[in-house]
Amino acid sequence: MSAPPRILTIAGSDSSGGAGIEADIKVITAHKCYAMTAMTGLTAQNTTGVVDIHPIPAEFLRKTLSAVLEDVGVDVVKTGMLTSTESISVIVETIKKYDLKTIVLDPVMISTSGSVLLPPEAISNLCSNLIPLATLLTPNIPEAQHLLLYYTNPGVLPTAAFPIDNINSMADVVDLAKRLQEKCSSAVLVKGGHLPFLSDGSVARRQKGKAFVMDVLALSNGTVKIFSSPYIDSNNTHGTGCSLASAIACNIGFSQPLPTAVSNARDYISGAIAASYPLGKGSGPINHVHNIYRRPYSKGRFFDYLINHPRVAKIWNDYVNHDFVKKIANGTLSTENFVWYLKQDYLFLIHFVRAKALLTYKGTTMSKINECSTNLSGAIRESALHVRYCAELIPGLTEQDLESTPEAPATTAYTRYILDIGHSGDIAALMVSLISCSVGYQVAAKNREKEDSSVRTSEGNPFWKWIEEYASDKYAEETQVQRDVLEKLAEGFGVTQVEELVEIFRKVTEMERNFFSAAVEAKIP
Ligand SMILES: Cc1ncc(COP(=O)(O)O)c(N)n1
Repeated sequence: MSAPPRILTIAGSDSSGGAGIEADIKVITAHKCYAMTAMTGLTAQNTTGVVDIHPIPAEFLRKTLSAVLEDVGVDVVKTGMLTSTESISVIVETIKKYDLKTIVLDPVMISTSGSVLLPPEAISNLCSNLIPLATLLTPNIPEAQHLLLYYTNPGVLPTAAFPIDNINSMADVVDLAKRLQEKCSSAVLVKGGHLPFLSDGSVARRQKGKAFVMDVLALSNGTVKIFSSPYIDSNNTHGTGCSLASAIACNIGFSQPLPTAVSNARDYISGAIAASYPLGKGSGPINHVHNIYRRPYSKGRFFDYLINHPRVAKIWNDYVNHDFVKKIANGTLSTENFVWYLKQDYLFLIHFVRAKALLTYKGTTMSKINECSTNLSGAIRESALHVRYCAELIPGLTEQDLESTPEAPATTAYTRYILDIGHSGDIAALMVSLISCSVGYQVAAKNREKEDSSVRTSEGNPFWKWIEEYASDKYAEETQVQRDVLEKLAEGFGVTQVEELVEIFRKVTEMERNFFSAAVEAKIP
């Protein structure tokens, strides 16, 4: 088993377990990453407030950081409560010494319960030396305003949480994020949890009818992404900021692009608030581990869960936007390579259809057999199309010629894997091993139809028919049947089973991508 992403949280301990280091370890573990800690301070704290803070001496923090970095190493750093200006200096020196590149910085200043967690005199060190090293800064609206004030007016030290009365619209939040981003150079995510909006887009403040929460991500290339989600009315929001930053750090550790990492982390947090339970007399904790004992997707969203999974998303994206398909769509693929692909895909389809026949066999009710056989006939129709195609491109080529083509290693590996799953796994495993191909082709063709529609058959692109076939309504109907059957099955999956299915889906998607790569790279004598 290979090591998961290594996440180091540099933060304070929260004795009540909802925020700080305790929350971070739970979130990181629930994301299946490896959690390490460097404590900046201990808090005597519960859901009603912080009783006292016991700072850890900065020199001890230095030793903790070196101990971890000299041995285990770190993929992503997340910082939370930093306690003192000396701690910040130690962190800055450590980041430079060990050349740490990926840092999610949650600028914790004041707890939800109103306690000062970073002394005002440390803000200058934070802004001048640590924030410029961060990949992403995740302030809430008051923190963003504090920081912006420092950058525009370094002499003024804020002493209390800002009233956020001066934010009157979504445009004001976007403006705040953009202005802070310009000052501090790292990407900035301004979190709008403190200021939900009504459905007409006006600020809700204390009124009832809070409809949605908006977060704004301002990237260092000047673009802005807005995320919005339904407002969840809950008292259990203690530690939400710490947990969001940790979840983003994990998602980055899985190589997700920043906007995807943020979007997935927001979904995780919404789920954690929704699944929280009453604890303590004040603002209770979110449910940090909701995703490990509940099915991590809602009804009808299993396929979406698969393609957005941290271990899958990049591979899926490479596959459905592969150069091979782009070259088919713009007509720049050589005929030789297209024929190479058609021949190999024909061989692939033989085994693919065999696997679908096995799927039909595994259907133990008449209606399942019927559904499975519908897509069996679809796959047979698809292979007939390959024969016609090949004959058009190489006059005289017969089905026997196709069948006697030697199998390329990418074809053998892929078909062998699917048949193995078919023989050893259950109906769900086999369906998952087949669906990346079916739906992936549809998404890939649709993507190109949208973007590259200028070069069509009529303009001399002999491959455009391939795009048309897989972007057609008929093909969409067939894939929809498969998706519906899978979604129905997914309502009964166990949590461990889901993990196994993700791994199967990841593997077949990788093989599909490699198959396309082999088709582009094939050197035909
Ligand atoms: C150790 C520690 N770190 C961070 C927070 C902020 O979390 P919140 O704003 O939810 O109180 C906290 N209360 N305690």
